[in-house]
Amino acid sequence: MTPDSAAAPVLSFADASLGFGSRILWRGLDLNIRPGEFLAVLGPNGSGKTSLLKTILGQQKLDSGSVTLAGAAVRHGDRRIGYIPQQKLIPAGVPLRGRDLVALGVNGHRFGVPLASRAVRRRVDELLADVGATAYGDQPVGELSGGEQQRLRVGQALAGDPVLLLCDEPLLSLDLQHQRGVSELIDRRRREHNTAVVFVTHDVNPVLGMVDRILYLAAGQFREGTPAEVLRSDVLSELYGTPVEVLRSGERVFVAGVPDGHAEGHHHADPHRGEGAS
Ligand SMILES: Nc1ncnc2c1ncn2[C@@H]1O[C@H](COP(=O)(O)OP(=O)(O)OP(=O)(O)O)[C@@H](O)[C@H]1O
Repeated sequence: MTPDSAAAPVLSFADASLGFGSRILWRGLDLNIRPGEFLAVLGPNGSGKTSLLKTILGQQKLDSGSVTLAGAAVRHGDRRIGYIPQQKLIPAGVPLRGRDLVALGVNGHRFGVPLASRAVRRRVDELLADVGATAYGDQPVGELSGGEQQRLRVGQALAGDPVLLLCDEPLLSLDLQHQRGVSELIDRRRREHNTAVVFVTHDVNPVLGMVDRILYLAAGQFREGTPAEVLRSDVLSELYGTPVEVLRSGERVFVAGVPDGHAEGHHHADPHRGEGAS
């Protein structure tokens, strides 16, 4: 399913600004995300990608402007938003099974609801199957691989049947095979349910084929458009205020030349990790 450009937006920023102290992260942000649309949010460390997600989650107030979900002001704890937070591996020894992690999403914040209720169990089984995690649903999460844990987190985020899925670096520290598996899972959700996706990543390459639009944050400014419009040497040089080069190798894109001492953070394209457009 391709995003329907005539459909009412799921998510809208209007003249939105955010900063901390004297530091501006972005201002004058106007953005409409339609059902089924895949937006990748790129930018160096500290450019405000996570803060952007927090404004959508109602956890961070804008300095000015508005952010609305289906036309109404966003509110904290809205079940129509699924969230995969930036997270490290769950260590061994954490007394949770895979299915318990998913059940937390089903129960939302209603602590005390018996996890063992039949309806919850059925829903958890469904979600485990959806994300291909049935085989290890009963294992302790700390014993699972990063990719397996991430599948469970996707299952947890999908529990509320979201119209909008926010993903904060969901491929971090996954190997290529698991990067593909997890990104395909997220892509399938948006195709089958028309769920809009906002996907924060330092490397756009694993999802380049899925991305409809890019929001690139840097130097207190942003650029927004299709990958072909944004991932260009002239556009990003203007954004960073210094010459940077967008290089292409086959299907992959790399941004080179972002100075380490850049005022808004440093370059992500760590040559040791072979990653791309950041
Ligand atoms: N509540 C806060 N109070 C003050 N400063 C904050 C607050 N939240 C975030 N910041 C600052 O705002 C900037 C943007 O942070 P944010 O986490 O949104 O960046 P990011 O683009 O997600 O970075 P990364 O790629 O490193 O995860 C950082 O410099 C951070 O220190």
